[in-house]
Amino acid sequence: MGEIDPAFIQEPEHRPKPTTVQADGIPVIDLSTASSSELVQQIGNACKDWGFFQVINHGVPLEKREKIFDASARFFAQPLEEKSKVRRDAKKVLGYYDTEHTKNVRDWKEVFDFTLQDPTTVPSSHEPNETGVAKWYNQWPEYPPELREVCEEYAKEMENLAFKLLELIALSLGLKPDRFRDFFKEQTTFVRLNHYPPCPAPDLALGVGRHKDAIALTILAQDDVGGLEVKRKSDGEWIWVKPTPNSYIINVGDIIQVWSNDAYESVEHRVKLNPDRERFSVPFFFSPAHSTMVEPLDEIVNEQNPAKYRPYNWGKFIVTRKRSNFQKLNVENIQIYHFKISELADKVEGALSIAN
Ligand SMILES: O=C(O)CCC(=O)C(=O)O
Ligand SMILES: [Fe+2]
Repeated sequence: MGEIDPAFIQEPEHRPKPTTVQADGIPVIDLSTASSSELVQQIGNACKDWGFFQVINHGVPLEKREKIFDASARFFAQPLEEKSKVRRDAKKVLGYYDTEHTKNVRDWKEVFDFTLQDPTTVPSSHEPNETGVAKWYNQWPEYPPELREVCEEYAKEMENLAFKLLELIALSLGLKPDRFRDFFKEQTTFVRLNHYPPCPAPDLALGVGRHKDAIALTILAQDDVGGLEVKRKSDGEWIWVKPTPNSYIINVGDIIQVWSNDAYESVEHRVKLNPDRERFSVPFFFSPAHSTMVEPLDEIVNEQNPAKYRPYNWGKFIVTRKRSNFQKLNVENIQIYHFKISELADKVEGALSIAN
């Protein structure tokens, strides 16, 4: 095995295993299923049991998918100098990036990010008391010339699929099908082109370290190389998600976990590397408007099921994350459990308010 920069090396307990566990279990759901009640039930079970599922017969034209993978490969095949012309920095937060860290270990990958809405409105500061807004603009490279159009068309297809899936998820939680719709009126959704070069030390590094997606819902297209591993809820085992041609992998993000008051949990996943083959993937991160206060839904909480989270502002959450990516803050990234209401915290808070 070759030598790699120590920045990429995972702690022993987080290194990938040489053997992969193939899942029979990750449900494959046919979206053309005639009976909608059956479909809703399948989706609800998949969200509960796995937090992940694959969809087939989803209605997204294969051509749109092929085009974005082709354009992505053409973009990443350029010299670093070219890609760096659309490099992301503290001010321009979208575009090309090759030094992302997950849990402070560098990921063996390069990415290109763009938002669905251009520009996207976000808070101008992470400070809770500042109410100003700012705009994020996409940065498009000169080459390949078709990249912009191909990406925009793909994102539109994904948005339609995302709304369809969200309706099914709402129904599976006993909610009105359009219950989530308004949160996405001014959405902060972004799409990422991922390129994982072959890695000389696939036993030490990861393409993306273990993490949960902070957004509402992810729709992922992966190529035939594979590498995505999902932490099985039943026993914590890392399960390889076998590439299924022209399927999309869906996972529940942290926001759905909070909305559903933990009925549907956001599940940890990571990307294992390949020593010989490069891999491409395209996640679509469906995210609400920056002004959204994320909290367990009224229809779901009651006396038996009290809210497990305090409300948090989505815009402040994302700018806090972006900020910590650029300034080496000596703290962990902001996470939903920071808003978790624990019995102990309740007691401490109660005691403090009495003391005050
Ligand atoms: O490339 C993949 O399969 C997954 C990437 C991922 O989990 C992410 O970018 O959040
Ligand atoms: Fe992810």
